[in-house]
Order: sequence, then structure tokens, then C-alpha cells
Amino acid sequence: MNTPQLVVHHDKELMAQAAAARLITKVVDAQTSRGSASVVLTGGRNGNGLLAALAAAPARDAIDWGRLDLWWGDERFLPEGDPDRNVTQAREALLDAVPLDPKRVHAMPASDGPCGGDVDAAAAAYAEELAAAAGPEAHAPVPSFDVLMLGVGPDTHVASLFPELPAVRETERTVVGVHGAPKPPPTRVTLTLPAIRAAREVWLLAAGEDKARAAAIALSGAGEVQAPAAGARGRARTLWLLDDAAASQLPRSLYPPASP
Ligand SMILES: O=C1O[C@H](COP(=O)(O)O)[C@@H](O)[C@H](O)[C@H]1O
Repeated sequence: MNTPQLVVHHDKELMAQAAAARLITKVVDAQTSRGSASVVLTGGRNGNGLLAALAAAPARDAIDWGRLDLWWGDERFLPEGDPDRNVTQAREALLDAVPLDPKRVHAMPASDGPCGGDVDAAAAAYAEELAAAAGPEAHAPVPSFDVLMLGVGPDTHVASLFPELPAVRETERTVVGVHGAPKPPPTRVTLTLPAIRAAREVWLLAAGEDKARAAAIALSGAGEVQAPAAGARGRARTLWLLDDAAASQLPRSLYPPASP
């Protein structure tokens, strides 16, 4: 697995704007090389901040929105349209403002969808959708995502992989249902580490003081069961995008102080 690279921006607004600019370039490059691009979105404050920055970016329409597949790393298992669903928040921040192809917007199932309240069936249905979209070059039964983004929680969770819960130990399935998550709502759907690691690039977003301890733990050699963010790696690149506050507890060997 490749070593994570760190980029530290002054504050969370700058981090969101810089990450949005980085994403535009990545998507345009993928569309130029392969005809289309696939991106996995994250929920949470930093993920939504990036989407809002992308909506406001002058270069946003350099992206051919009709040739972009959007997937989600996790979802809160709630009814369609619930304001706490990650897809609802993503629609408000960006998706409703750009001409996406609805067939390429792969939201995770809602609790009032075809699987009803059965979160494990919902997870299996999303795994099937991913497998159906995986091309011959895929490195797992999921597409070769160009960029997979993950917000890092203050407890080191990424997607809905929480420390010590069964989902973070999953080695076979690509999507699982989560029961009893410590952060509400307790029932969720999540990609697993094997699915995350099939992405070309994994970007971990951590801005704000409440992410400082999580970043320090995950980047200091912690195990993935105790610190799920430590296990999130891309095949070609793993990039941590931080702000000063989130980087404030990193060991000096990883993030030396700026020269005077
Ligand atoms: O519940 C969730 O939390 C994490 C992190 O959210 P944040 O607000 O602390 O940045 C997010 O990555 C995940 O997608 C989401 O479902």
C-alpha cells in the first residue's frame, strides 16, 4: 500500500476550494483519458463544504457533468428526502445545480425504498449495482473509481466504518449494513475497506480542530480496526487534505513546522 501524502491548507474554506479545484482537474483528466469519470462522494461537514465550493468554482463546468458517475461511500439509512441523508445534503450543496445524468447518480437505497427497512438487503442491492458497473479493468467487484473521498470523523471513522464495529473487519463483501453506529442514525449502509481500496485515489478530508486527534492517530501507525481512517488507501495515491487546525497534533516527522 502506498504511503499517504499530506496537503495542509490554512483554513477549512481554503481547503474546500483547493480540493474542489483538484477534483475538477482530476475529473476532466479522467474524462479525457477514459471518456468518463467516477467519483465516490462522502457525507459530513467537510464533504459538503467541498461540494459547495465546487458549486461556486468558476471552472466547475469544465467538467462534462453528463459523463460523470457519482457513487456514495456511505449513507444514513433513512427515508428518501430525509434532510440527514448524505444524498439529500449533496443535492442541496451541488447536485441540483449541475446537469448530471440521473442514471449516473447512484444513491444508496433509502429505508423506504424497494428493500424496505432491511438494511442488509439494501447493502446487498448496492453491492450488486456496483458489481454491474465494474468494467473488465476493475480491481474488485466495484468500478475503478477515479477519486473516492472520505470525511474523517473525530473518532477516526470514515464512511460508516466505526472503530471496532464489525463493518471495519469485513474482508469479502464490498457493501454492508451497519447496526448500532455510535453516531446517529445508528443504522447505515457503507462501503467496506476492500471496496475503498479499489479506488485509484483516496482523498481523506479533515478540517477543524475536532479532527486533529483523529488525524494524528490515523497517521501515526494505528491499526484500521481501532482507527478506520488508517486503513483507507488508494491503489495509486492516498491523499490527506487538511487545514492547519486538523494538522495541529500531527507528529513533526509528518508535518514539520513551516520554515521561518
Ligand atoms: O456521519 C458521517 O460522518 C462522517 C464525518 O462527518 P463530519 O461531519 O465529522 O465531517 C462522514 O464522512 C460520513 O460520510 C457521514 O455519514
